[in-house]
Amino acid sequence: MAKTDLEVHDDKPLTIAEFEAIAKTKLKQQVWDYYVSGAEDQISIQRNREAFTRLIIRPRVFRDVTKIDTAATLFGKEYAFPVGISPSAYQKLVGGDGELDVARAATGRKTLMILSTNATCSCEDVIDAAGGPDAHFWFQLYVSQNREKSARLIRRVEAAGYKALAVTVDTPVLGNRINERKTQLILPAPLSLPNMEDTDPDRSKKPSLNRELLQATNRQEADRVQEAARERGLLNDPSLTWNETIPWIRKQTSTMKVVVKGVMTAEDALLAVEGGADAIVVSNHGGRQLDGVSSTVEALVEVVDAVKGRVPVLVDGGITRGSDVFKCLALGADFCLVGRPALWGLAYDGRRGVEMVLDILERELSRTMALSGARNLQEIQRGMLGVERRDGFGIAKL
Ligand SMILES: Cc1cc2nc3c(=O)[nH]c(=O)nc-3n(C[C@H](O)[C@H](O)[C@H](O)COP(=O)(O)O)c2cc1C
Ligand SMILES: CC(C)CC(=O)C(=O)O
Repeated sequence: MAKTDLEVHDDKPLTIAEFEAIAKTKLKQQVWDYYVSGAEDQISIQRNREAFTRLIIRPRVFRDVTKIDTAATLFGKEYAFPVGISPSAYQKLVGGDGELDVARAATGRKTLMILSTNATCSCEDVIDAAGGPDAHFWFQLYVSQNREKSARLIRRVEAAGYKALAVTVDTPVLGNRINERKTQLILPAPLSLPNMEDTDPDRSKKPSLNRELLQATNRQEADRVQEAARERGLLNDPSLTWNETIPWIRKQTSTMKVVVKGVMTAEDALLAVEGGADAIVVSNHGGRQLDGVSSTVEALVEVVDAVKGRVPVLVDGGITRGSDVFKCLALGADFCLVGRPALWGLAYDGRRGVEMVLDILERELSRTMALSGARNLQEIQRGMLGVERRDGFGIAKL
């Protein structure tokens, strides 16, 4: 049907929710299920989103907001705005060149990308796509039961030019993902995981041992899979501890910062700082690990208060609006990350789609800042937020 003069909107998605709706129509059911799902009853996924709606912005006005500066610095590197991309596995399943397109988009928009251990592109190719080590990307590390293998991977990503290791601490075993158990994810043949050493030539035809373990319906089966995996060093090591693991990782690298991803309590945040972590990512793994935990913005408050500025605090989970980013920063986060929104952009149109998603978040954040009277990130203060009073009427300041 021909467009009328009044129809100026050219059907480009304008919100992250619209990108998600389009991704749902483009992705195969099994892939969609894998990306969108969380664990068990998906309460924490829902909570991640709902918590943002409970936070109410208290805007300041008449503050000369002609110029809005969204620049954010992490480990001495300035990024154009405080929204980077969380690590997520198997991005070639989503579309385009997978991780390469995400890397190009992150560099194009001058922001941070964290590459998953379970990437479908090699860590070297991703840095090349990003234009070299100036990109200041981080690598997400799952520590394997075979430490020599993890040590080799750390040396490899350091040589490739990654600036930090984001060690995921919330996945000693996989969460109970019902969708994945019903429709198992098997990486189709040409795809592989080039950052993981696996000697099994038929690997791509089988579910991963992580996933076989998830399928085990009784203890004997689980023990059998665990034993097979231990021999090949293919599972995340469930024996990691604060005392042992960070010092061990530190010994393997002389240049990379060590970031812990997946902290949800003040207690663990303190252990992370005392144990020498260089930054913390407050994350519940997008609700895919332990269901029933709080939203990440709720956890952010206690983590920020415990850390007291000693190391940067990042947060991810349920961020789909620039105003969500504003709320995280007001609560004291230094930087935000998005997981699924980047994947919806990738499904929409490869690199361009991811850039569009980042642009939406940047524009929405800038506009929220202007409308709230914050000219730069330092001016976004906790006092700009409130919550609805439960014991009366009005807004309680945070
Ligand atoms: C499909 C998918 C795969 C993921 N894979 C990884 C991974 O390999 N390593 C990791 O640390 N986190 C992984 N995550 C968690 C993300 O890094 C991030 O914490 C989460 O997606 C943030 O929530 P959001 O998707 O609501 O933005 C994955 C998340 C999704 C949705
Ligand atoms: C291979 C998986 C452990 C990747 C992951 O973290 C996830 O699916 O959430």
